[in-house]
Amino acid sequence: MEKVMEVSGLTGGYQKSKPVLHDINFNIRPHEIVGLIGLNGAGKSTTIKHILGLMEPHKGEVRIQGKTMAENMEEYRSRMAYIPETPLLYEELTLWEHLELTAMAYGIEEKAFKERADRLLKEFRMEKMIRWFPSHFSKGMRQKVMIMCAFLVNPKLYVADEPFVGLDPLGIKSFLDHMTDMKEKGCGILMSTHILATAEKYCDRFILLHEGRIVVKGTMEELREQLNLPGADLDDIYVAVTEEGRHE
Ligand SMILES: Nc1ncnc2c1ncn2[C@@H]1O[C@H](COP(=O)(O)OP(=O)(O)OP(=O)(O)O)[C@@H](O)[C@H]1O
Repeated sequence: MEKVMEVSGLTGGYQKSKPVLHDINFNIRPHEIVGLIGLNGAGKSTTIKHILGLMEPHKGEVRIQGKTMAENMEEYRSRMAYIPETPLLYEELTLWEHLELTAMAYGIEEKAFKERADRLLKEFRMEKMIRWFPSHFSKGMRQKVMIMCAFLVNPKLYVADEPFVGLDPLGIKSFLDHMTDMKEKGCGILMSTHILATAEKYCDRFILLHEGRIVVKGTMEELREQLNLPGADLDDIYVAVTEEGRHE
């Protein structure tokens, strides 16, 4: 089956002599949300930085729709949108200008841009704030701007690092509704989170990282089977995995 993203044999980190990630292998197919789960320091953000092409693998590779970044950087980057853990906004640009800038960077046509932007502003209840500058936004509003910019791009792959941080319950719901919508349209989504109950409800598969290694991966049913924990929820599985320090 076609893969949106493929991470193979990825070993990487911040210093060649001290890898943080060890032989990471997983993929994301169309129509699925994959949860990247692990304790603080497990390696989730480092994995994401490698996927974004901000770090170079010591070994292994990442392919998005079959292409590595080395093969075509522009294509590689344009096929994915990233929702960071900490919103990064331009203090001198309004909300609307942030959306416009994203549309320009990704070459989105005027008509599609207006349609998508209007829908997103409505859904995230930000219509009244289009002329506001980031200094007037709350933390959650800043996060919503990042989320709207990502959805505006309409890529094949979404990568979200702790997307719920700072969002109110309605914001979380809008985000999850949109993710589900994109998944139904055939996108693949990788989402790192500590909110396990939500992950369990929305993700189709899970990757559990511990100390830079994948400990288990699969659907809830596969995780239960592999760990011999019938009836376990994601919390139980997470605790079992981190306590035992089992390795793939
Ligand atoms: N800029 C950096 N330079 C050197 N080491 C780093 C850097 N950032 C993270 N690390 C190390 O890499 C390892 C993995 O960190 P990473 O940020 O990927 O974890 P995480 O799973 O995203 O954690 P959290 O849930 O806290 O966000 C940790 O041991 C951390 O100390």
